Amino acid sequence: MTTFSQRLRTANDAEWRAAVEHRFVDELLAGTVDDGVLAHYLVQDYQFCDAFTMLLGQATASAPDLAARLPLARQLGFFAADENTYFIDSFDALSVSEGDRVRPALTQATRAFDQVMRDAVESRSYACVLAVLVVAEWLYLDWATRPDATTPRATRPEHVGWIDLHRGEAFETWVRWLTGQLDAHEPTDATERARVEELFARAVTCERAFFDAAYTP
Ligand SMILES: Cc1ncc(CN)c(N)n1
Repeated sequence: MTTFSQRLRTANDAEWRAAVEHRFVDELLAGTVDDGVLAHYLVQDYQFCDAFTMLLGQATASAPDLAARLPLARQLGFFAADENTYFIDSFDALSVSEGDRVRPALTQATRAFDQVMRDAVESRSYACVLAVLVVAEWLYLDWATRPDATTPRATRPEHVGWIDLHRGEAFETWVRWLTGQLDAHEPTDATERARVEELFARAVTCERAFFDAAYTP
């Protein structure tokens, strides 16, 4: 039987594929992404991390019980530690200025994604928060496990580090758990269901736009 999360993904297949097969991913895996493009992308993504941290915190708060709260809290801790270290190391390697690390000018794509996450947080709905989390994590797992990612030509830590953060057993288990949560909390109420579908679709569009924006100065 097709699960709720699979149906949501299929309903957004064109945009999802456009993100997974994006030029940015091609170049990252090949190790040929321009330093300026990668720096611009990472500077914006560090700002994305702010609302994403809120989203994980809201998921922890909106989860129905301790059994669901614990994996979310663990991921929040990992995100605040290992992923943050990757950003700092990469900013150093790419000579990103202090201003761009702390308060860069935001692209339209970053602002739009930020709004989607804040809308999900404000809903306080577990299913709505999960919808955005599922897109942000599952779509990244998808590109990081593309067939050409098995033996990526990339060797620099800034490239390999970003790929490795989004693949491997722990990340796959996390994404499987997230999609399972969304399936288990598929809304029965039509209005709530429509909100979940809308947030999921907006998030997928934002993912593609976020990669596009890496090439826009
Ligand atoms: C834009 C975006 N989307 C998803 C992820 C993976 N959490 C990310 N770091 N940045």
